[in-house]
Amino acid sequence: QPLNYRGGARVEPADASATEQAFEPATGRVVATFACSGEKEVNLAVQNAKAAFKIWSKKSGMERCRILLEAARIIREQKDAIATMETINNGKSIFEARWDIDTSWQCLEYFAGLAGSMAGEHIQLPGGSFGYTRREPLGVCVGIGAWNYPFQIACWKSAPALACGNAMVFKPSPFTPISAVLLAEVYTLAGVPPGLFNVVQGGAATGQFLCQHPDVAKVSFTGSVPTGVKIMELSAKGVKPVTLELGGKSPLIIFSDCNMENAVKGALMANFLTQGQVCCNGTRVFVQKEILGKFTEEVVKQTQKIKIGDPLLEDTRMGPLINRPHLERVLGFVKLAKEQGAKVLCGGDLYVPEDPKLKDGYYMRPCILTNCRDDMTCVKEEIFGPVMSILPFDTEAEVLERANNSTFGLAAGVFTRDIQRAHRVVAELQAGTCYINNYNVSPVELPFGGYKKSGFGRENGRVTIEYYSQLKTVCVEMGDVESTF
Ligand SMILES: NC(=O)C1=CN([C@@H]2O[C@H](COP(=O)(O)OP(=O)(O)OC[C@H]3O[C@@H](n4cnc5c(N)ncnc54)[C@H](O)[C@@H]3O)[C@@H](O)[C@H]2O)C=CC1
Ligand SMILES: NCCCC(=O)O
Repeated sequence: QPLNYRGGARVEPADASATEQAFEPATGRVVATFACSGEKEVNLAVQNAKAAFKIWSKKSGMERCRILLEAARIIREQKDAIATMETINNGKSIFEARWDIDTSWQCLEYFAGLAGSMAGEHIQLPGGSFGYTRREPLGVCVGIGAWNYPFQIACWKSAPALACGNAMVFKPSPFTPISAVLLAEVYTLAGVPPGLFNVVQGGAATGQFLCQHPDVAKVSFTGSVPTGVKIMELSAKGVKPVTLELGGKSPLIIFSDCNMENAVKGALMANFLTQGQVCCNGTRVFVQKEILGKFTEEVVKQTQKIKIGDPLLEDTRMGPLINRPHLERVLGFVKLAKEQGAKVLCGGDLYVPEDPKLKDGYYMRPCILTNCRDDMTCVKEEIFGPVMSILPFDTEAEVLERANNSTFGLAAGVFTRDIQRAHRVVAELQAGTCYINNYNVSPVELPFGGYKKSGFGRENGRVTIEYYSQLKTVCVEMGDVESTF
């Protein structure tokens, strides 16, 4: 079936700049061939969104709330089917894909709740005059997504956008074109006006048409830093606000007084979800020297137990990476780490499952590196794969300085039983999201986003309303005009 969605239905694009294939990472099989939308198709999608915006933006918050709640209910009902599709196209285990779908419908429910309570202020002025503010939608918003959380990213962008009364044109990554269209179908079933949520497929060229379009009011982007820079430049030309959710190289600090079992579990959560392809992963694992031996031994033991293989099987916990070039890039990081003096304690090599149908999949064993130094490439650069670097430290002051010595600032984590130290340390960490005694949980109630080169703007949490709306001030005179002239 066509993978573009416009005006409430799947459509073939009106024009195309190129053709792409999407793969099933588990087997290497082609699962979709599609045309990348050209300028004409992007125009049509934006025009459809503009028309739907006129209807949707006039609805009350409660009317929008009911439709978004219905969409959340449909996603819950279709959870297994959507998760299966996500696993086939992305490679993450079905176990994890179901979590992603849960955080997706929860996001719709959360913003549905906020839609009904969006309001301005009333401000009294001298002489009975007054002012008030209205929180108004922006218009047509564009969402551009990465491939690691295809459905969740589409929900994290569209739910607040729609709750605020906007329309959206969404472009998924060309590696994972499928599940955003399922979301579009859910919104239609729930009762949004046709054209409110559209999907255009394609890569950089399609993304550029969207960012440059004069009728687009805002761009929300999830992806790499270099692409984020380009999107900011393009949007700046039209003075469009942008939200940038970019990459990271986050620190996870493990103090010697931690609960060891939780710290080990936390380090695994911080590094190996979605085959390590998570922007906020805590890949620089700083361990206080007193517990370095015990922690390392335990984390290696648990990592070796991770079941790799067919991501559709219930007991698999690590599937394949997204594609062959990315797998080779990640293995290249491991090779370079060894050349620079790191020691591989486990994994870091290709994995070929026994099942013959999986022999062309993109699997590797999760890797733990030790003997790492802060100046090594594996410690400085985002690998976006299942590679953890262990770095010993002595003191709190020392580890804080080293943890903050990065151009990124997406997330950070601390494991300690000392409550005062935990809060003192997170107050000093230069990161948009900090975890104390856990890692990589994503409650939709909490804002998520970066410091430094990891981007700006937030997704989730109440604050996100401010990134998808604008404030109008109305000044009301109750007396006569006092003119200067
Ligand atoms: N902070 C966050 O929430 C997240 C950040 N990321 C980051 O994303 C990266 C991996 O994702 P990728 O998809 O490889 O990133 P990418 O930057 O290559 O692509 C992201 C999206 O941008 C589109 N795109 C590429 N060039 C464009 C251009 N010139 N104009 C408009 N759109 C363009 C792509 O087609 C894709 O849809 C990693 O660096 C990762 O850390 C990934 C997920 C979440
Ligand atoms: N659920 C985690 C979101 C982070 C990411 O999109 O990489």
